[in-house]
Amino acid sequence: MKPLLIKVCGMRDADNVRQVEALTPDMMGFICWEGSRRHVSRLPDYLPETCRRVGVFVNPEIGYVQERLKTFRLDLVQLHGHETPEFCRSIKEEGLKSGRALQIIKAFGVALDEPFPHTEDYEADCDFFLFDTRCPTAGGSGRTFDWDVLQNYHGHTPFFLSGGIGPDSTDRLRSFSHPAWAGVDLNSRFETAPALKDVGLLTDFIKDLRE
Ligand SMILES: O=C(O)c1ccccc1N[C@@H]1O[C@H](COP(=O)(O)O)[C@@H](O)[C@H]1O
Repeated sequence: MKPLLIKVCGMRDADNVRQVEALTPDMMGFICWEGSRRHVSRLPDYLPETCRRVGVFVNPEIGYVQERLKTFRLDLVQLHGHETPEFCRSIKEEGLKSGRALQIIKAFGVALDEPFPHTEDYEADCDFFLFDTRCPTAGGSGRTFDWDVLQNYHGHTPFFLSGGIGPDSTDRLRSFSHPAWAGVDLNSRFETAPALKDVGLLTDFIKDLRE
């Protein structure tokens, strides 16, 4: 099995970015949505160089994505709203226009009382899916969902497990398995304040996960 990808999301503070980068995550996420307490309203004084930069958007205007692609030098765009497959494709094309092989992560909110999300139409235009707990805030709820429902996912697009993953999740992660499982997304449960990550907690967790 390939090593799990580790994405640390909801970064904003330049010093904190440097500290988290030293833990060698594969990706770091910046929330580009005003509705979030982790919203990054201006370019941080430092952007990570040794991991891939992800911009997280919710139903964005294409012009806003274009601007953030350039200023944040994004490698991936994560979409948490009701974006269509066509929209995902158009974002990817924007990346190509600016000479970047931009990858797309389409997030789907999972709720036990609703049918499993229809992912098939997105397979062709997305590089990753991300399964998160459905919540009114579009993401960052700190709540987990029952990962057993992912046995309903029979697609081939690799996915991130997301939603409320915290320092106490290592045993559950060890017992989870799925052929398309590619990575984990770490966010609010590793924070001391919105958008400020607890480096000690992340250090222990990442070490445990990689062992
Ligand atoms: O973190 C946010 O505030 C946020 C807001 C809007 C969309 C996505 C957001 N974050 C993403 O939410 C998931 C789960 O986070 P958590 O572990 O439950 O806090 C994660 O994928 C973040 O990328």
